[in-house]
Amino acid sequence: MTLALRDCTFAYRRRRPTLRNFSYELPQGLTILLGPNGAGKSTLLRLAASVTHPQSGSVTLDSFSSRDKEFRHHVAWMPQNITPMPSLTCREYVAYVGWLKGMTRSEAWREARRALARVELTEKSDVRSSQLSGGQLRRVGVASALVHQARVLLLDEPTAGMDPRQRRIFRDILTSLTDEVQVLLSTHDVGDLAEEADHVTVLSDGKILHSGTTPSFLGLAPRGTAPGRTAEGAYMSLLHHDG
Ligand SMILES: Nc1ncnc2c1ncn2[C@@H]1O[C@H](COP(=O)(O)OP(=O)(O)OP(=O)(O)O)[C@@H](O)[C@H]1O
Repeated sequence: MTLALRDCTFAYRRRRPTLRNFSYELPQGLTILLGPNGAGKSTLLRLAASVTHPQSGSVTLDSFSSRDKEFRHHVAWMPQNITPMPSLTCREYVAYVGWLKGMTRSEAWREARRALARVELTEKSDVRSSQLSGGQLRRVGVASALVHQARVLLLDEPTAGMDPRQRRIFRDILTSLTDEVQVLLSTHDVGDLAEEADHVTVLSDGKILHSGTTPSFLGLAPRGTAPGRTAEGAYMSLLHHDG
């Protein structure tokens, strides 16, 4: 399936447009979305998720417009901050999201178990979501995205604040998912996921500075960049050339 933004202009109320005549086609596999604070990453993810709509232009998934109900069945979004629902266990939480997405109660309950297994949280199924760590709660967020078998996952800074072990688990989960789903993930950890990603998109001031395969991105690092700092070198070089 192809998720595409075409000629989109979007402005928050009474502000200059955050995105202007913006076009983007999400590549297959895992794409990481980089960019400085305020670049427009969350705005792009929100438009792609149909959480909000552009004032002009279109957002489509194959033949579905982001204004169609079906669109949301195929596209899942995880915001930067996930609010736990204190009275619900993890399985209830994930099943509830499935039910909101139109599944029957029994289907949602069954699929919640499968989705929690995918994010390696089976043992937390009966634990209240309010008792999880921030990293575990984000994995519940991913399970909620997987419960209705979305084809596209849009994740806004899912690894922020995770310790190295949680981050490792999360990276492994993501790479295991990309056979079935396309993932677009925003992050400030430039080096963290670059090597696992298939594609890298860099946004600055609402414009795409670079979008291409990971090797093409890493190839932008200046000569002599220290080993292990290639992704950071490539990113800094792009921003430097942008002024
Ligand atoms: N609700 C809002 N109302 C008004 N302006 C907003 C709102 N949300 C974002 N903006 C503005 O839109 C621009 C893009 O913000 P956005 O959150 O998309 O950037 P970002 O790349 O995700 O930033 P960060 O890395 O800090 O999360 C910024 O100038 C921001 O101030």
